[in-house]
Amino acid sequence: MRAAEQEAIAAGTPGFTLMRRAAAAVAREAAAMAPHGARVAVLCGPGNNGGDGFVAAALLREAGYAVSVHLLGEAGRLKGDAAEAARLWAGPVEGPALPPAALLVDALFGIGLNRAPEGAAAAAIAAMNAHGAPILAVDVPSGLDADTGTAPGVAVQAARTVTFHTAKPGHLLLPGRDLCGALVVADIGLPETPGRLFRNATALWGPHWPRPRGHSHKYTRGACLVWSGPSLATGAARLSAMTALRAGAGIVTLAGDHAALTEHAAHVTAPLLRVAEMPAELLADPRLTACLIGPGAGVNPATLARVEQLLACDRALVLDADALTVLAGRPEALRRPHPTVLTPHEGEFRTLFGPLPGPKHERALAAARASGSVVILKGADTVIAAPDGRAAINDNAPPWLATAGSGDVLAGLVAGLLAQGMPAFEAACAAVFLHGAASTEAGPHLTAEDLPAALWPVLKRLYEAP
Ligand SMILES: NC(=O)C1=CN([C@@H]2O[C@H](COP(=O)(O)OP(=O)(O)OC[C@H]3O[C@@H](n4cnc5c(N)ncnc54)[C@H](O)[C@@H]3O)[C@@H](O)[C@H]2O)[C@@H](O)CC1
Ligand SMILES: [K+]
Repeated sequence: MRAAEQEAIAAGTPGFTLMRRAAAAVAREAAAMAPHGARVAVLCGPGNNGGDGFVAAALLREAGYAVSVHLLGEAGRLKGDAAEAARLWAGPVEGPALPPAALLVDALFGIGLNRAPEGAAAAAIAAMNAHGAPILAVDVPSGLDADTGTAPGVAVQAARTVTFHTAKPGHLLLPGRDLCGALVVADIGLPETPGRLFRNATALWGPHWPRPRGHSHKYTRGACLVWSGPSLATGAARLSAMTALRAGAGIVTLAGDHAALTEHAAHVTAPLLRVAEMPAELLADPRLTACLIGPGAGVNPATLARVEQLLACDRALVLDADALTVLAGRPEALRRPHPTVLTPHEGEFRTLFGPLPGPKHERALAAARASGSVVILKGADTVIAAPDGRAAINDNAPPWLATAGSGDVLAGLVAGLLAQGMPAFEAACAAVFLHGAASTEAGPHLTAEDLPAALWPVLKRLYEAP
């Protein structure tokens, strides 16, 4: 963000012009939240976030709102664009005590927060939260660290947050995402700067989406092997296999012992069933393009031996659940010259990689580098990280996706896309995004078994997009 701002200023757009554009977006959102003419209290801080507040206050007053401006600190100490912004505000500048109002605008701290709010700053944040009126946060809810999604102390609980140019990690990672309320990203005319950190969206992976051609047959669409858990632990692999088919893999094979396959045979029709003791028995088939092991596998030496055999093969590979746990503390064992995607939740992640420092996207990136693999670090704010330094934060998963078996569906989705030749990072991002979209499609009270069906309309819509 700072780089984009510098580039715009160097190219001739004054910083104050950017501030005016930002403030116009704030005023627009405020007008959408408060009835015309209502009382709006704007709380400004000592930096440019406060500057946005002053300009927005002036715009709102022009538009007919009854605006009061409250400053934390002294007006005489404002500098640069913030001082110029304060001069635009012709009305009185009051202290931080808040009057009754229909809307509060939080312009205390933005991306310049550099420590936990204390004293008067902490009191001002607490007073906003206790006020009762909805809060519109300017750029970031004050007290939230935009880089990490964490709050070092007290933070504003906003109803809506309007940020500029692009969402920052703190808007997408929890608990930051919850503190923001509804997130609005306003364009302020900054140039696109090349970045390595993304908000997960169709544009990130859409260009790599595998589309079957007229002459495709089932093997050219990719063949996927899903290793099954044993008898009475087969449901997870079945969810994965059905999802891999739905993702577009031309053919999906469930493999495992005879008792396990007998259970599968009672449930599924489209997947092939192959009795095998070890994956190597099936890897001779050159048509096989991707493998998945882990769901229901069991934490035991047999699983470890199968995982090691699959790691040694030249197919794309997804390791989930128990297949990750059997490699506890050995991320280097995952290095291989073929696409590999890991799908740990926080517990499996810690078991495999140990305790890593930093915000979620940085931990996922460190793990991706250590393992040479694409890492999907799951949670309500899933992060996808690649060994080449790219990372994406996903924010489209509704809370009802937290249900037994949803991870098996995700693993199958990744495997199905890898089987079709999609590159690993893009396949992982697509799978996480579509998983979230499918659970939104299915709605509250979904079960994991609903997801492959709910994916169908979501996937069909992908083909309708221009
Ligand atoms: N970067 C950009 O391209 C643009 C930035 N704009 C605004 O400018 C903001 C960034 O401005 P600044 O860099 O001036 O930073 P902020 O205004 O976010 O905060 C910096 C000020 O707050 C003080 N401060 C930080 N943490 C504190 C704490 N815990 N307790 C007490 N004081 C604390 C600092 O000493 C400094 O005076 C953005 O969030 C955005 O609202 C917009 O005007 C549009 C363009
Ligand atoms: K703010």
